[in-house]
Amino acid sequence: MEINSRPNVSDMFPLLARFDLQGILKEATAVAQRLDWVFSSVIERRLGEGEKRLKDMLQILLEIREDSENAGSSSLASMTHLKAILQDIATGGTENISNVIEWALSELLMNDRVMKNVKRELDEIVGLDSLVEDHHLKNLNYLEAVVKETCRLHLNLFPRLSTAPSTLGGYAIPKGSMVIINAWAIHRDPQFWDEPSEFRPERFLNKDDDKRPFDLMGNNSNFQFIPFGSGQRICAGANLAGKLLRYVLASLLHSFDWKQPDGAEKIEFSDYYKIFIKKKKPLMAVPTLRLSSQDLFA
Ligand code: HEM
Repeated sequence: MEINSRPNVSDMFPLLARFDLQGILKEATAVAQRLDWVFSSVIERRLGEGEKRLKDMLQILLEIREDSENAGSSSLASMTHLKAILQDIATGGTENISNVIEWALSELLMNDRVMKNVKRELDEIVGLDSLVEDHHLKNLNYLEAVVKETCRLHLNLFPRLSTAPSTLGGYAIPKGSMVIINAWAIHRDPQFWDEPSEFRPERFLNKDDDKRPFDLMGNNSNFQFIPFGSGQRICAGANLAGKLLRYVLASLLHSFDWKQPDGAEKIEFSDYYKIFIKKKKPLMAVPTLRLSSQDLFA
């Protein structure tokens, strides 16, 4: 089940939209219906479980919905709202996380110096007799810089539709225009970044320890680093995504040493845009245990 993010003629010539010349609307509607069916089935099954229900994210959302309904509030009033939240979590929190992890591992496998620095930090903060845990993350500053540097080089923003006429940088933007902020180009602009195409996490480490430059929330005065957007319509899961990226990457690098399969070609960095920026050639890497004992996974 997948939608290709190919350009849609209907976006460029709205008068043609009702003909859906490329069948993109038809395809997207089928995917949406399929997802709706999946979420409806999961919800129905859960509602039928009676007292044995798990206290997980779905259960919490169902309870909030029930409370909203009882209080006559509109915050999570309908099953459609609930399914929309489940869809955001399922689509936002899966492929784009694994995609960034794939880029980060590719960069690290090509960059011995950075890989060594990451491992040194993990050894100091976590130690080879432990798995990475949530409380370690706040001290993994170098790893955090690796995540940011990966986001700088390999993320872009999505197109947005303007809902009202406005002016930006002297340009008039009529209502209904498709607007694309080219974060990919901003993140590689030599006006803002030294040697922009180099993978150099140090650029995100501040010498002065109490002031870290550029968080993932687009909070920098000149919008130089905006991997998740900025302002009102920033990625709703940016905080969670930042934490997941650090946790998954730290766990993979702490638990295992990674190398390319014997005889593999040099890692290819060419990419293509398909909602996210994806690697043209998927990364192949082989793990070997790095921790002091495999019993730690038990
Ligand atoms: C590496 C992981 C992720 C990346 C790269 C990413 C990226 C983005 C980007 C670029 C946007 C659009 C921002 C804009 O137009 O200015 C966005 C929107 C959004 N993201 Fe994420 N995201 C990630 C993870 C997540 C997760 C984990 C969730 C939910 C649990 C999530 C939920 C959303 C939602 C709901 C929106 C729409 C926000 C709105 O329109 O108000 N994302 N994301």
